[in-house]
Amino acid sequence: TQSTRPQRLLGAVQKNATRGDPRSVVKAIDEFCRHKEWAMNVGDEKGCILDSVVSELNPATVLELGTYCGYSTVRIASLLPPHAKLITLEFNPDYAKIACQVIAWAGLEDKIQLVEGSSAEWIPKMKEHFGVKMLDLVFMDHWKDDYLPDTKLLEDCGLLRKGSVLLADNVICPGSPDYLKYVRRSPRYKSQYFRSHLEYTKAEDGLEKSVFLG
Ligand SMILES: O=C(NCCO)c1cc(-c2ccc(F)cc2)cc(O)c1O
Ligand SMILES: [Mg+2]
Repeated sequence: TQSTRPQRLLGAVQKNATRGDPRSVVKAIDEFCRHKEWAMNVGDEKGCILDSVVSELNPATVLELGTYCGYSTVRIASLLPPHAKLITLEFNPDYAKIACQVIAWAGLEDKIQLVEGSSAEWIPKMKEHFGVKMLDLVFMDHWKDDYLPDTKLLEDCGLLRKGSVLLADNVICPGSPDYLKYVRRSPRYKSQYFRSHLEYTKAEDGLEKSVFLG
């Protein structure tokens, strides 16, 4: 039977990356996607912007919406302080199965909680189920139409505090125009656009960083 692209991406990690070395996992995926098969990871260019936001924030609790194969999950978790936690939600079971193995190859299982299910179902359960008090950083990289409703859900569930950061991928390509309008207009956010390119291409894309003002 035919393998899927995520399965081939995992194969490239297991072949070319060193177990327990997150940076080599990131590098192996970027090489695979640049030279073999494009895949929708945040990628190396936007990944550097993600790294700088994470490093500057030094978050204790991170929520990632949209795990895919775990590329950004590994990238973020490799920068977290010792007791920090990253919860990542993935709706697609096939993606979740691959991401779990990529995370294991990187040796980051202790920092990452991978949950298979919808953001609409799990965001309201963050506090009771994961003992999350507040979120320091939310990396949004799931279905682009869900960025806005999920942002409102995060607000309504009291998961954002003064200074919490929302970092959204793909605000240009594929785009999330309603989300962009909302965070840029709202007096409750200080928003900033980091211009970049769609992963592994020359097309414009970027990350929007929005600080919740409380
Ligand atoms: O849908 C996306 N993510 C949620 C599903 O897991 C996604 C899509 C694209 C993309 C695809 C097709 C194209 F032609 C251009 C962009 C890129 C991304 O970074 C993404 O995160
Ligand atoms: Mg993306």
